[in-house]
Amino acid sequence: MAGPYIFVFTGTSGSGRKTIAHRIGTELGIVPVLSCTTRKARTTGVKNQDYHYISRDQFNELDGQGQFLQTATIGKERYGVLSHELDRPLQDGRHVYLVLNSEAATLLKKLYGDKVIRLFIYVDKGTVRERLESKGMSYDVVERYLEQYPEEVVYRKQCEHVIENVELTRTLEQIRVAIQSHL
Ligand SMILES: Nc1ncnc2c1ncn2[C@@H]1O[C@H](COP(=O)(O)OP(=O)(O)OP(=O)(O)O)[C@@H](O)[C@H]1O
Ligand SMILES: Nc1nc2c(ncn2[C@@H]2O[C@H](COP(=O)(O)O)[C@@H](O)[C@H]2O)c(=O)[nH]1
Repeated sequence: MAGPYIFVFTGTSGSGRKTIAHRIGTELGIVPVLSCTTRKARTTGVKNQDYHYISRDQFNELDGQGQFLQTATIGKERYGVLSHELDRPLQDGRHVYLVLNSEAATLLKKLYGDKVIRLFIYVDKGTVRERLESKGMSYDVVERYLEQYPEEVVYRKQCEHVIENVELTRTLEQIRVAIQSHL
């Protein structure tokens, strides 16, 4: 077995990347590497395990110390992966997963080469709208995400696996097969 591998869940916003990543990661014992973000957690009623939610001051301090592997500003919020959170499990020989946009996925591919397996998850634009609205996002925020759709969807051509997330059980099975083909 080569590796350890870095599985990057990427794709169109609202396609179900986080749901799928956490379900498969837990099932296969792959270590989650959460980004830090300055955005507020969305209140869904369930404990939010998507990010490390930190203040802007904390983010700036970590950034000033050079602790981020990469950062991004999306809308008014900042996002970034702490280098040690990725490197530590890899040094222990453990596979990891992250949920990232195409920019960060490309950077990881450049830095880590064949260790990086990008899983591109997508749904059609109408379904994105329905799913984001069902998460309680406001009309304006949903519109902002949808504006990115044409740009996001072309990234599938560069990814190792491309999967449409229509029916969740079927998607999970396809992702399981895709990941296990590398292990
Ligand atoms: N196959 C599916 N069928 C129906 N609903 C789904 C499916 N997969 C995910 N969802 C729901 O769609 C919504 C968006 O999923 P999720 O938050 O995982 O997407 P995401 O791509 O991580 O979104 P974001 O762009 O906010 O990062 C959630 O409410 C989730 O429960
Ligand atoms: N470049 C980076 N993009 C990231 C990071 N963490 C998450 N993301 C992506 O940002 C958007 C918005 O996320 P949301 O949860 O606020 O809807 C989405 O595409 C994420 O995948 C990161 O560290 N760097």
